[in-house]
Amino acid sequence: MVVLIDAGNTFVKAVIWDGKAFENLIRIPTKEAEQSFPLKGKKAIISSVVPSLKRTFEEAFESVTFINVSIPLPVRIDYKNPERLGADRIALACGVLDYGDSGIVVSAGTTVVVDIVIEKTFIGGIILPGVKAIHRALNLVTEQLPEVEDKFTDTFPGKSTAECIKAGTTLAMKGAIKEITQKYPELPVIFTGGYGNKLRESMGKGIYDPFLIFKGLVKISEEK
Ligand SMILES: Nc1ncnc2c1ncn2[C@@H]1O[C@H](COP(=O)(O)OP(=O)(O)O)[C@@H](O)[C@H]1O
Ligand SMILES: CC(C)(COP(=O)(O)O)[C@@H](O)C(=O)NCCC(=O)O
Repeated sequence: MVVLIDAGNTFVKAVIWDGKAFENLIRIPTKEAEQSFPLKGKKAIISSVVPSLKRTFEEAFESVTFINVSIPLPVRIDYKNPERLGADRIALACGVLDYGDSGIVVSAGTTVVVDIVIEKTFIGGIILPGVKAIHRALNLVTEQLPEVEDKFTDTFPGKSTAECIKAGTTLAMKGAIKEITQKYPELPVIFTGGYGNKLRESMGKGIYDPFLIFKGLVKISEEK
């Protein structure tokens, strides 16, 4: 039995992998995980983009594997500074292999990452601010824009300040995703992350897979 962990900038997600299925998904705010991490055990495989949590994980488990480009991976990484590539992006690219040798990942959480995997090679992608980051930034750089609620909505045209901000955020994301997916019409597009499902629904096509990153962690563990 292995604990698989996805430590993102907003939430730490964890599941237990018994070799067949993912069980007991838990979600803890990243800020709280450092104070008290509820899981303990023998072995954990961890994708973390939060280096400050390293010790927390090392204390909670007897053996920990942190995903990075120096361990054997089932995908090749074509990135200028591979060691700087987020562990989540590595694991998600490996998760794509569940759908074939190629695919597009849309991970919608703190940030929106759209990454491309072609014939088992991660070839790069984009990083956009997520909903909350856009809303907060607009509030910070203006005098009149309020910080609107952290919700992904699909209302157009906006008829109030809040609606205009939300519509702008949504359309910016959808436009970027459309632009990229149009370049690779033959590839499956897999949505994941906090509002991956909402974004997929709004796009009207693609697959939603909340376990994509955990599937990637399993694939990496099989590679060793
Ligand atoms: N319906 C939603 N609309 C907008 N944001 C959402 C929604 N559901 C979740 N989120 C946001 O998704 C983010 C968390 O997603 P997650 O994939 O766990 O992020 P990370 O992996 O970066 O920690 C948070 O900012 C949360 O508020
Ligand atoms: C892009 C990210 C911030 C995404 O983090 P998330 O939104 O999933 O919390 C993370 O993958 C990261 O810190 N990457 C390092 C830089 C890079 O991938 O090039």
